[in-house]
Amino acid sequence: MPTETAPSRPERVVAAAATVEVRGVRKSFGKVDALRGVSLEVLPGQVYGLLGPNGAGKTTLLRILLGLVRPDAGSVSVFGHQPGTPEVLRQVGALIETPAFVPHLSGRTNLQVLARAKGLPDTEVDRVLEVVELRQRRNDRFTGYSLGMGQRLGVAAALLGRPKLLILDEPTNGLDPEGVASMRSLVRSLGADGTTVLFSSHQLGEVQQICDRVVVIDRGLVIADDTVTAIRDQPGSVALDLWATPADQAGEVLAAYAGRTPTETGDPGDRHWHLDATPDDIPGLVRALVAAGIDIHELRRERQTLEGVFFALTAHDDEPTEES
Ligand SMILES: Nc1ncnc2c1ncn2[C@@H]1O[C@H](COP(=O)(O)OP(=O)(O)OP(=O)(O)O)[C@@H](O)[C@H]1O
Repeated sequence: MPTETAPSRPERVVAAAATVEVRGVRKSFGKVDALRGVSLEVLPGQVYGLLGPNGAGKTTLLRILLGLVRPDAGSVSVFGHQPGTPEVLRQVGALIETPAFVPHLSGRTNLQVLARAKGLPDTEVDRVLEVVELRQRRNDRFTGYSLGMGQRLGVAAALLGRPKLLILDEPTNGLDPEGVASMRSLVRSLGADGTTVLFSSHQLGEVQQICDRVVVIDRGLVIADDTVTAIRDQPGSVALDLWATPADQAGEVLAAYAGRTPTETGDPGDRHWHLDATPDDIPGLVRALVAAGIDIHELRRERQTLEGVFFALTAHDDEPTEES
């Protein structure tokens, strides 16, 4: 997986300005190694997606960043300080798992209780209710809120005091498509306003649409850390189908160029070649075919979704089969 930094973000700037810096973090719970040496950096203003299958270690990492869990090894800094210290907590808002609110109180009153505990005025409550688009329903009892509204109220609570860093653990979990879309536009607008957002998700389509950068974590290890585009464009991320004549010779050119044998596919009357490649392979492949005097009748490319790449990255050979 390429880990190159985008040209607009030179490495030395990354190192100097990271909002969150995690280096070699390990954490075990008894015999379970939840994190096995995780390193990552979150830059100011980025919307950063933390992806991984169940049990990958995402929540553990977020809890460590909030100072709720202590790592066994490695170092963590948030705004240049130890997690959980007052300097950090002042600048961080978080929604970890299902938010706890008093059911018979209104959304607004629930937030007022939290705001007053932080010494914040009621105007701040009204501001965050506006941000999460709950102003119209602010006086309804929490018990009457939908799951999506409850999650948005949780984000509103996390936004009290204008934190510079927002940490959200699976904010779209359990939401219907409308709730997911609403949470997506909320996270996107927060990112556009300059808030740094780190959120974990199983909703890969959502991550694809709103994140600047994605970390894929699996079995306690980071297996990819890059922009969404770079992760999607890794080897094998586009499927090519080529109709060309003479077909045998076209297959030989493809094999020579790609360094692996393409798959012959289709009915006898519709014979063509299939090859997994990267988008950057395509111009060179076409040039090689033309230089060899091959007639190209059709070349189709299908780009993998982030979801497809994610499953390819996190597939395990030792996973139990249905028979086992
Ligand atoms: N307090 C704990 N005690 C014991 N084991 C724990 C504890 N917290 C996490 N684990 C274990 O550590 C591993 C990582 O869990 P974690 O909750 O961080 O994963 P996750 O990626 O957030 O998963 P999910 O998407 O299912 O929430 C799992 O095997 C989990 O059972």
